[in-house]
Amino acid sequence: MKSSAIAVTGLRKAYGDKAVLDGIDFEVASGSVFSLLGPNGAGKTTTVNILTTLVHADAGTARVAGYDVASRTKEVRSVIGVTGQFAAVDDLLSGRENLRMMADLKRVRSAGQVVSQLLDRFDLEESADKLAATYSGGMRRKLDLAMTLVGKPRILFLDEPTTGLDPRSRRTMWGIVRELVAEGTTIFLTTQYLEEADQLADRIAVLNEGRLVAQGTPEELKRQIPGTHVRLRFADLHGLDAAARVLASSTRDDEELTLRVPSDGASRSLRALLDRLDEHAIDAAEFSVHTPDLDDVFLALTEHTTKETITR
Ligand SMILES: Nc1ncnc2c1ncn2[C@@H]1O[C@H](COP(=O)(O)OP(=O)(O)OP(=O)(O)O)[C@@H](O)[C@H]1O
Repeated sequence: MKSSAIAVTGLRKAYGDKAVLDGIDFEVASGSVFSLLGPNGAGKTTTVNILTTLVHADAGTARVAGYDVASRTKEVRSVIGVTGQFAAVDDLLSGRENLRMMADLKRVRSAGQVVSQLLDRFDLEESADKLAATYSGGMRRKLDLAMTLVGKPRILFLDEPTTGLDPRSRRTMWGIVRELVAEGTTIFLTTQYLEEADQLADRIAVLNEGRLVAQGTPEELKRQIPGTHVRLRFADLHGLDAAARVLASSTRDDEELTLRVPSDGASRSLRALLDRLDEHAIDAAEFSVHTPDLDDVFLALTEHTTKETITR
């Protein structure tokens, strides 16, 4: 098993009498992407702020790269990069100057070379000498992330890194995130886009009303909520009839010649289903497993809050 880049136990934080984090626990393996999801106001940014040493927790422990965030602030800061809602980009400097400033701040050796490499990697050379104020949203995000990468942090916190980006720029960002992970960087990602978490995250945790209401791989989360089913298509009505008799809890569609069978999608239950069909010498022309997407998972797990937010 990979070592933990981030380990959080019993973390609590209240503002006034409002418990924002009500005892949360999770671990993030080194070199993986962990995504924290939750409705607006769930406490995602508060969690990032605690892990990046900007805010103190009221109780519990959090370790980043093995360092306690409360007592080893300096060490934690030396191994992390933070990007997103608190953009560090200075509008009155060019892209190159912004990067150079960061390289000087972090006392990076061969700063000029590091800056050129980052401009090249993020496809920013053409606009490198224009003021950041003239950059599009996508270019700013890229510059922000490039600035975070100066000094090669091992653990990156990306707080809603693609908010407001068009689909192409979002995909470019995803590509960069994947490259960073392939190089061994650990990524802690908060996002409003469930598809983004689905695409990038090895593990996802869903925060709701101060607690983590679910954790797992995207596939595990999708399997947890009702709606996963197996779809069988038959060559003719005869096959459909026979299968419907054997699989009592299924729903049939005579026009499509399909049968929908509730299932958790796990290999054991799929095998049992196929065995039953075999026992009765029933052949399905098509067999597919349908899982709900992360939107379904999110809505199911945060139903109360989401409804409140919508009707507020
Ligand atoms: N400094 C603060 N003082 C008082 N309340 C705060 C403070 N910071 C955050 N909160 C409250 O804590 C709750 C969680 O906020 P947080 O920003 O962590 O949520 P979030 O999940 O990141 O939300 P969003 O998706 O909207 O960014 C909110 O109710 C917010 O109003």
